[in-house]
Amino acid sequence: MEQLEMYKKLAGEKAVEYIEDGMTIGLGSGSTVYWMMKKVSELVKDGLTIQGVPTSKRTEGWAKEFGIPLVDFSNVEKIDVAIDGADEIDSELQLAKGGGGSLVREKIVDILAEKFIVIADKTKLVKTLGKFPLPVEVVPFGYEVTAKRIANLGATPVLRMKDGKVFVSDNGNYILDCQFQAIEQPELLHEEIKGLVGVVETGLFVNMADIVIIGNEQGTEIITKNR
Ligand SMILES: O=C[C@H](O)[C@H](O)[C@H](O)COP(=O)(O)O
Repeated sequence: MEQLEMYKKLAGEKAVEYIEDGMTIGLGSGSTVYWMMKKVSELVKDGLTIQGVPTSKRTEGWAKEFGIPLVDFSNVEKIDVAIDGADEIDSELQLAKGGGGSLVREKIVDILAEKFIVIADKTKLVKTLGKFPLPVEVVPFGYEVTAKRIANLGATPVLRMKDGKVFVSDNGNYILDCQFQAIEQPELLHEEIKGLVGVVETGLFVNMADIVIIGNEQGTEIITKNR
């Protein structure tokens, strides 16, 4: 297994230690989450009773494939732990997410969790967010106008494409990947973008992460917000 994949696996498997019998778990999205779900499925086979809330169609597919029980989100009152990946994590544990296009459902689920755990390989740690173009989910109608409004905030928005076609999110929307300069004030930028008509959600997950688990050559590093 290549090194980066091993770091993702280490972080994903470590996060499972926070799961207890009877919990409702937010199942994030992405390649690091894949390893967490593989480990959860082993525990479920050994008798662990949990129910999962998937944050993307892809995650839902993995859960079904791996035998992880799912619950209808509309019947969920609380999520004990959500475990999700990230594209960037800054020194204040602010996150940029949505590289896989799952940011809206992720935010809806992750924000409800009593404990939100982020799992990532060490390359995701940054001093300041902004190197990774910020994903912003927008309504398809008039997206060109919305893109111009975001550009006025200092970004270069690019409509996300996949296999030669416009990428469509699980919610039927488009994603604009917005290259900003360094994002020094994520909360402010999130509010500015979110205030624009046509914007559904931004990939900035501000003041949400409780614990970050980083996979690296030593194994795992646990970073908490009260460190
Ligand atoms: O939309 C995708 C999600 O926000 C992912 O959690 C994020 O892109 C990190 O994915 P990965 O673990 O594959 O790097």
